[in-house]
Amino acid sequence: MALAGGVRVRARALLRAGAQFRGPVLGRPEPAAGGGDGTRRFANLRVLVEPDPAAGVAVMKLKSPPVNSLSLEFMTEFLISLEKLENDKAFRGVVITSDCPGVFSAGLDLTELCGQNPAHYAEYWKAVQELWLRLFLSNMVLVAAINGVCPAGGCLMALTCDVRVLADNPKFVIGLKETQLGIVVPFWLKDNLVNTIGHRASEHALQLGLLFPPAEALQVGIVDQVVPEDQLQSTALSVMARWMAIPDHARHLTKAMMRKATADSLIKHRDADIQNFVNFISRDSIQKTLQVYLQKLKQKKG
Ligand SMILES: CC/C=C\CCC/C=C/C(=O)SCCNC(=O)CCNC(=O)[C@H](O)C(C)(C)COP(=O)(O)OP(=O)(O)OC[C@H]1O[C@@H](n2cnc3c(N)ncnc32)[C@H](O)[C@@H]1OP(=O)(O)O
Repeated sequence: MALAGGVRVRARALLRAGAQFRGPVLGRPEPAAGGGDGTRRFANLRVLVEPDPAAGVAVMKLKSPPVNSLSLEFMTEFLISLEKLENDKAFRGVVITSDCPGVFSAGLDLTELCGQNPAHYAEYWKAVQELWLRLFLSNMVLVAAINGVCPAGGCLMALTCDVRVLADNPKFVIGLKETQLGIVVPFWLKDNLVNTIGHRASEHALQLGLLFPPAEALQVGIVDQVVPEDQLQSTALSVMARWMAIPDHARHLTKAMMRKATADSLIKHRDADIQNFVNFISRDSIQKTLQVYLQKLKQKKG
């Protein structure tokens, strides 16, 4: 699946503006490069990709400090990196993790949701949809190595993965807390959660806006494994090795078959979903709630 129009235009603009790729572009055979360590490491500004072509695996590290919030720029850069890996036959699996200590991703970037105009909200939501679709429908095996707090849009990214491994730290909560902010998750994210933890558990999790600490996250099934923090990366790679042992074609056709109906329901109603988001987020009451919340976050330190 190619990047959707708006996101592609933005991706091109970003590339023209000089998103910095250190090392070769994946998909073009070039000599080993990177930090002089013989790897084909490359990065744009906000995503660091550490490829291991011999294993067929790349580690994507989210590095948009302070909290990996899903700004338009971050999502665009993430999608460019993902597409490069997707188009390179050397890569069959990706581990997604964070380079920001203690935070996997803080979710949607609240500054993109406050005080902007409807055209901006529409562009933003299209990029969120695209991020979810591209991850959810990826042919590659995706393993989330969750090494920090993972609320809302962070959880959205993790839920698209085939496997979620969470580091065992009581601060590292995961879930869809949207109702706590007075907002409603989109139907396709609700479906993604229902597919993962079942209908009844989703009703509770979504209505209460629950953020699960590790033991509860494992119990409800929103993550597949909880491991000591220092074993997260090695566990994610050994989980990956198990999935890579399955013939690729059969595995990814099976994945597509399992996910098609959920993805199609968004693809068929994409424009309506954007319009619905724009109407909702533009409401005065929602704007006020989000602004107060953002201010509280900013005042937290003071
Ligand atoms: C209408 C919508 C419809 C559907 C929604 C679809 C589903 C998705 C929804 C969302 O994702 S909404 C966003 C939900 N996310 C959150 O509520 C998380 C908010 N952040 C936090 O709780 C904490 O920041 C933290 C992630 C636990 C990290 O805490 P820490 O103490 O490490 O950092 P601090 O709080 O000091 O934040 C640093 C810095 O970052 C700014 N920040 C934090 N989160 C966001 C964010 N989501 N968007 C934009 N900016 C964010 C925070 O204000 C601080 O800024 P400052 O340095 O300028 O003070």
